[in-house]
Amino acid sequence: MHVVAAVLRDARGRILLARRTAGRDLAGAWEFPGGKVEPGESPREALDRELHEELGIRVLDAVPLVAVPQAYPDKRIVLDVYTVDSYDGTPRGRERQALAWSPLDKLRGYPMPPADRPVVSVLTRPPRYLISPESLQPAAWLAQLDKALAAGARRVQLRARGMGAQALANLAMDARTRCHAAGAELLVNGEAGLAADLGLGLHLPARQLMALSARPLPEGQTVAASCHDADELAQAEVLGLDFAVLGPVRATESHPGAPAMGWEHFSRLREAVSLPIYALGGLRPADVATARRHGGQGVAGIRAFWPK
Ligand SMILES: Nc1nc2c([nH]c(=O)n2[C@H]2C[C@H](O)[C@@H](COP(=O)(O)OP(=O)(O)OP(=O)(O)O)O2)c(=O)[nH]1
Ligand SMILES: [Mg+2]
Repeated sequence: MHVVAAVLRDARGRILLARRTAGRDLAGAWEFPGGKVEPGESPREALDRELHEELGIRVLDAVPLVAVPQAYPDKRIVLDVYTVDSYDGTPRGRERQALAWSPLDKLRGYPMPPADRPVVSVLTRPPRYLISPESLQPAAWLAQLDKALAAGARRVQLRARGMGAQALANLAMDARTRCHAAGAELLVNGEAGLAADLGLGLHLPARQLMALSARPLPEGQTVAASCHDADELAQAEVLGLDFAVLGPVRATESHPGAPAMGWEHFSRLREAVSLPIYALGGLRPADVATARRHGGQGVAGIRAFWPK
């Protein structure tokens, strides 16, 4: 089932939510206004029709944001979301549904269907996740980090296997200062104790993810994981992690011989969970749009993402 929905903003940047009325599936949940594409309609025609029927507005321009494949107990949908920045009229609930204008940072407070979680994440979290190469010396690494932050990186993973504990802690503290000054989030790979001590995010390698029985840090301190298959994604979702990285989508030099899953399989794995997922493996920073067409948050990467 193909469903189109809209992100509509008011002059203050708040986003319009509509409440699903009693007697329908997911009744009471808040959603982005929209509905099913009917036979013979294009997605854009369906969006125009739905927003006219439900809100009484006329869409002037709509840009694709993200298309989330999601499996529900009784059906599979693709929630195809458009940003509608230009429209005629004032939205009114024409089908007796309640409407609410939510500031971006309050969206998470509204109970929404599972397919909407990745959409809210796309609206509020960075499109790219920069994973550091392991081999650099600390001074060179920090210089590269400065460049990456200046170029707009807002989510960064420090991964330095084999570095001594004290050296890693020092590097993490320096990186934290720089990331926080830039408004960026820093996660350390595999070091839960260090993350807890320094108030950093934690990125779990798949092996650590599968060995855990509970979320290792409290809510509010980001925890992410590297996933490669349905079982690992399911575990990340059950533990209540904040996001996952899934790949390799394409063949990559860093993991020669690892079979590439391709975008279709990425989508297929994504639909069983609702946590936000970055695509990884042989991708470039410019692949964000492709990732989002397949339900991804965006793209993660090492070499192609780290400034030269
Ligand atoms: N419009 C919308 N539907 C969503 C969202 N998230 C989500 O899981 N869905 C699901 C709920 C429904 O199963 C399906 C949309 O179908 P619907 O029944 O609302 O479609 P419609 O507006 O054409 O309504 P109807 O006339 O058939 O009752 O997609 C969302 O944010 N917006
Ligand atoms: Mg609808």
